[in-house]
Amino acid sequence: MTNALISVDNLRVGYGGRVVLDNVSLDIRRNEVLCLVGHNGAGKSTLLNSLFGLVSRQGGEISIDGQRLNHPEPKKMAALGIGLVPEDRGIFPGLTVDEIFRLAMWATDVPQREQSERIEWVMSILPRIKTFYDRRAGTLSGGQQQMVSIARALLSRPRCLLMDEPSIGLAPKLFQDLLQPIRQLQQQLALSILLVEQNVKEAFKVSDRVLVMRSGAIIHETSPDELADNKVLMQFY
Ligand SMILES: Nc1ncnc2c1ncn2[C@@H]1O[C@H](COP(=O)(O)OP(=O)(O)OP(=O)(O)O)[C@@H](O)[C@H]1O
Repeated sequence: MTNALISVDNLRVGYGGRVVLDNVSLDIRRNEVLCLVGHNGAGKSTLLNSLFGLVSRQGGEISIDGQRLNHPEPKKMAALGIGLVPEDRGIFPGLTVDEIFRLAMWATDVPQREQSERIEWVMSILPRIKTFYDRRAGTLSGGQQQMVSIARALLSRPRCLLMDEPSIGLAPKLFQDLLQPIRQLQQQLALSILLVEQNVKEAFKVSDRVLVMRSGAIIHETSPDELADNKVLMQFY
């Protein structure tokens, strides 16, 4: 059996007439952190969003557990075990953490009787959320909001998290403090994570493999060690 949880073959995605991803192929393996790096506008967010069914593809295949998906769309992807932590965190500032969690479970058809148990499970993984659980998201710090966004993705009990630039808006120290628990969580739950990150130095510390994207194509696959030298990394940008 292949170790790929998600396989992408010759994916083609565009906006209007403009092609943004052209013939992109990759595997996200079970139980790994796969870091995706590349210049601004390379197409990283577009790839994550198309994997979650938010952007439709013009060609190519996406498979999970070797099964081709005909029409990936967010509810189906959540049911298949894929969670998205979007770039803007995607949380409504006027809602409390509890309301954000309930809304997410309603949107992904988690039965009412299971909801409290799922929230308790997520709180056992990210216990700091208890200290601001009844607050409106707009009053939380960037780090707290990021934690809520990750927790919300976990509510669907994913096997794979797609994380889009979790460092955005966070002080470097705060981002470092967030990454280690993410790595622990990944190992504890044997999750796969596709991590898009500009703060490569920190991201590489928690990654198993790296893909470099340039202008809508994957141009290199390597280990984080190879790209630890900034001069080597810059060759690919
Ligand atoms: N909704 C959209 N409509 C039209 N064009 C878009 C849309 N979203 C992204 N693009 C364009 O697609 C290209 C790839 O953008 P994308 O956000 O996927 O890149 P990225 O690698 O994630 O960049 P960044 O690191 O800046 O987030 C860019 O040229 C961008 O302007």
